[in-house]
Amino acid sequence: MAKLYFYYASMNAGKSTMLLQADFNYRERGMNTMLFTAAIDDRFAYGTIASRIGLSQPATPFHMGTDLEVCALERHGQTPLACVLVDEAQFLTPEQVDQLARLADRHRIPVLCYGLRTDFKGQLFPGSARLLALADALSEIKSVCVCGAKATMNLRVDGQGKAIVEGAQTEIGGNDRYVALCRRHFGEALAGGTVLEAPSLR
Ligand SMILES: Nc1ncnc2c1ncn2[C@@H]1O[C@H](COP(=O)(O)OP(=O)(O)O)[C@@H](O)[C@H]1O
Ligand SMILES: Cc1cn([C@H]2C[C@H](O)[C@@H](COP(=O)(O)O)O2)c(=O)[nH]c1=O
Ligand SMILES: [Zn+2]
Repeated sequence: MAKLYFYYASMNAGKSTMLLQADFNYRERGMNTMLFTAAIDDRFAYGTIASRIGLSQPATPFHMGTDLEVCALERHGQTPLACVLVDEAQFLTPEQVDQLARLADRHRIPVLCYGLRTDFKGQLFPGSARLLALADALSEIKSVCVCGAKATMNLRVDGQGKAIVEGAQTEIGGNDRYVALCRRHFGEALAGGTVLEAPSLR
């Protein structure tokens, strides 16, 4: 029985790294995989999944109108797929999550999704909400706040590191635009407090 998996975390937690490790494990054993990533998130390059630690792989970009079930089945018809892996899963529409669930249920292809749960306001992304509702397995990838507590929230900041509390849910960016924090420090930052300074590794 194939399953739908949702690996969720704050930003900069290792989600893309873990996706690329899982993909490698299948491919080094001669099994075919299909990778998807959000077309909108082209921080590294369009149609590429890249980790901050330097790993990367080509991936099929998905837009809001992409039918992931049809895409995957076309590839499956050419080279039988052992697994489908989706990065930036927070950008899936709920309907696309249903398409992925059908891949597992009707076509017995395991689907592994990696993404954020919540946005810069602490609100669920619609695709993430659907994954939390439907996934057979939910796994949290841990990361830490500057205070050492588990980081679960994602603060959007401006060029001076000041919290941004209003804006569009989707705004592509990396460590320059977002800071992963524990709930306490996220709440303090949104309330106007300063963000604790993290020792820079750069
Ligand atoms: N030079 C490095 N050596 C080891 N780990 C690193 C290095 N640079 C970044 N990382 C770690 O890699 C993780 C980010 O990986 P990434 O897959 O890009 O995360 P995500 O996809 O969740 O944003 C972070 O936990 C970060 O601490
Ligand atoms: C919190 C938040 C994030 N995003 C964007 C910013 C990045 O492009 C991705 C997540 O990147 P990751 O390094 O793979 O975790 O999501 C956004 O658009 N809106 C938000 O509120
Ligand atoms: Zn904290």
